[in-house]
Amino acid sequence: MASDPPFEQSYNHLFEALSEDQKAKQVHPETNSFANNEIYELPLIDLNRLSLTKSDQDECKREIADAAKQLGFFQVVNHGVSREIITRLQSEQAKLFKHPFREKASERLLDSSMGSYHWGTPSATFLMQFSWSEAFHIPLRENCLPSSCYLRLNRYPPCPKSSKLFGLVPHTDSDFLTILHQDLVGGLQLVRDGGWISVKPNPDALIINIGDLFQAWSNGVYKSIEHRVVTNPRVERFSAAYFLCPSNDTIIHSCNQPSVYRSFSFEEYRKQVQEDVKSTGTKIGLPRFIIK
Ligand SMILES: C=C1C[C@]23C[C@@]1(O)CC[C@H]2[C@@]12CC[C@H](O)[C@@](C)(C(=O)O1)[C@H]2[C@@H]3C(=O)O
Ligand SMILES: O=C(O)CCC(=O)C(=O)O
Ligand SMILES: [Fe+2]
Repeated sequence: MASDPPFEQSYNHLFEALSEDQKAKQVHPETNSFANNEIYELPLIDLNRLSLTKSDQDECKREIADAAKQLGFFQVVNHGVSREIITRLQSEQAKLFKHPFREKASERLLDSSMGSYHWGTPSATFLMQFSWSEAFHIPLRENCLPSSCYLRLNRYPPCPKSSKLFGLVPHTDSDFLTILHQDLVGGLQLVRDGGWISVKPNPDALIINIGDLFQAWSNGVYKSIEHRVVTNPRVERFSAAYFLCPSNDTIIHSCNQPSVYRSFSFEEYRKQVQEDVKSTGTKIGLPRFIIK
């Protein structure tokens, strides 16, 4: 049965290459998987301590800063978003993605002021640049003027094709920071000590990761770490990511000297990322802005 979205039909040129490659190398789809990594529990930070004594607050802040410097990722509990809200978001998200592909891809389901629909990777020229997923970007400008924050609702359909495909290709986030909730399926991986580790899901926690703008702003102290999502052959997966972004004209300066990165506006940064993705299939990101 064809997948929804119709990845194989629309990206036929990429998938033909996969079957040829598998034939040539006699690779079974389940071998060489990305999924057999160490399962790692992110540093867990109880935000409740921010409302306790000064020493509790200081300890909590220190833990956040340490995790942001070393790993670029941590998870928080007692964050103030109730279980009920998260469950409602998950059920609305599942309902939205259940619409047939032709409705999701048409302008009618969400008009453009309410968000945009993305699926696969139009710029991919080979399979390693392809993401087996679909997403809605919901702008949150009304509530967060004048920023360009948005919510990205991700769905990763089961991928019977090959465990060598990504649900979402390796990338860093282009924002200040991202707040992510993932369901229990698992599949998020990040780079630690030069290798990939899998993040253990915790339904009560929100995952926070440092984005590129925070890394530039902190002059490289807080780390925007490369992460990816691996596919699952049988189970669909959902996640929701909130991207904390400034207004387009905000200039990002390093907080001290000598600065590693030249100053740039958020608009310039986003345009450069999009241009690179379009022309090379891959995001280059901050290395483009290093002062030589
Ligand atoms: C193909 C790509 C688009 C993207 C950068 C990437 O190389 C891989 C991930 C994509 C993503 C996902 C989260 C954010 O929406 C985003 C802005 C980011 O930082 O990484 C997008 C990138 C994009 O749409 O330009
Ligand atoms: O689905 C996930 O766990 C991660 C999603 C992500 O990295 C993104 O949307 O930028
Ligand atoms: Fe991301």
